[in-house]
Amino acid sequence: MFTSLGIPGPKPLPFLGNARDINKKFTVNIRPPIVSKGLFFTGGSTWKRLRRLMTPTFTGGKLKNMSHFVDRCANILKDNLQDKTCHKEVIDIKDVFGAFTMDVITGTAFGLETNSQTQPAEPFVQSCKNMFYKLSGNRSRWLTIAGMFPFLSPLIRAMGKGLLSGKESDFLVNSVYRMVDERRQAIGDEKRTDFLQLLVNAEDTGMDVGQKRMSREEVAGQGFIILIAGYETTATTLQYLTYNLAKNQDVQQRVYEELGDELGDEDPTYDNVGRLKYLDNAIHETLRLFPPVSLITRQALELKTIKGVTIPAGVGVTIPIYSIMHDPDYFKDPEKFWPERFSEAESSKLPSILSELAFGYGPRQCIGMRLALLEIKFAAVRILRHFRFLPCEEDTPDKIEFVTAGLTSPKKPIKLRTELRV
Ligand code: HEM
Repeated sequence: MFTSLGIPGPKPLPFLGNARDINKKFTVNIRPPIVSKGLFFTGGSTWKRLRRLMTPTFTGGKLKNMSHFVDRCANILKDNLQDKTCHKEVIDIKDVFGAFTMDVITGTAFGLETNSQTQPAEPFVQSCKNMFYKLSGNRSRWLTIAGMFPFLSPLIRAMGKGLLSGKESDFLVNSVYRMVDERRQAIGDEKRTDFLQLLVNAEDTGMDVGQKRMSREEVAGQGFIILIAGYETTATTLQYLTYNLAKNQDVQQRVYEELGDELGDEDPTYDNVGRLKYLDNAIHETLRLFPPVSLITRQALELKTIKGVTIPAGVGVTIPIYSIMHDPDYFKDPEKFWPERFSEAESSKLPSILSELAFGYGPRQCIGMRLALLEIKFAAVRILRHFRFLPCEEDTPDKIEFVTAGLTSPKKPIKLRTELRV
């Protein structure tokens, strides 16, 4: 980030400690204000209560209920790619996967069928797209700066630098509130399986229960944060997965053969995708090479000494996921795409914290990790059975340049070609 701003910046002080000892606290003013009610942006006892309320909505059983819907979206993705393959199109893969993850997240979060893969002009889809376009640019830089240097937060707040603003975010906020109000009319409805209804139904059973259910604003905040956290990250992973496979045809062939050996013609299910070990390794290797969130931040709430490094209270601590995942001390030949690193034999040699660091670490680790992996696997099964991804010269660069804003979005769209497998 500093290099892109043209200033040298501080020298990183590397150490490995226990991220549980340092808490997370955001003090930056986020717009629209309901976003600041979202789990990601809360701290202390508020975060504890919200996390306790949200955790049961992400269990295996709940995800299983959602998996049929995810598969329906993955099938539309396949049809979409089929069309592009027949027309020999050069494919902007982020666009294609973005539409898929948008459909999954709006369906699983709000029970909406936005059909962004088939109807990209739908107003909810358009507003989300515009909002994310802004989010992957300069705006998230202010959040990254606030996370790294908490003492700058009041200044950033005073400058009025929020996260999202404009008519698209107003439209989305109103839409989310409208949906929350409808759901609150139906508290206890067990038939609806989307996150919004699960959150409205959720009752806190913790020791220090004050408020049993989430307030209207809190439910809306979680809906919004699920939308923000679940769309871009998962689409980015699918983008880089197919990029890696296009560049490494031997790996793509192995993934394809595993699909045939393990699943044959079976539809993907919550249970059977667990048999696809090599695909799982390829996904984890993709998340290592291109972690969608390149750094996470914490703040020392009290004076801490970890492995000889003293961190005064209030100091921001940055966990540079991207740099750690490319550190040759942990990963031999770190720029190489080598899924075998995450095989049982090889991964046992790695510190366990590194296997899923792309999703963060400790109690604040990504709550949507299992949904994201499920989505990626369903999409992979549906498309890799039918298509071979291929590079297309200048639009599939060997080295990718990123927009430096805490997310590993490429500066230029990555494009691939596909051909039908016979
Ligand atoms: C490949 C996809 C994804 C990646 C790489 C990813 C990554 C992350 C990371 C790095 C964090 C911060 C963890 C920390 O500070 O230790 C996080 C938090 C979070 N993620 Fe994800 N995420 C993904 C998908 C999702 C999905 C699909 C959802 C929702 C359905 C989601 C919801 C959240 C939420 C709510 C938090 C805040 C957790 C808390 O603060 O307690 N994420 N994610």
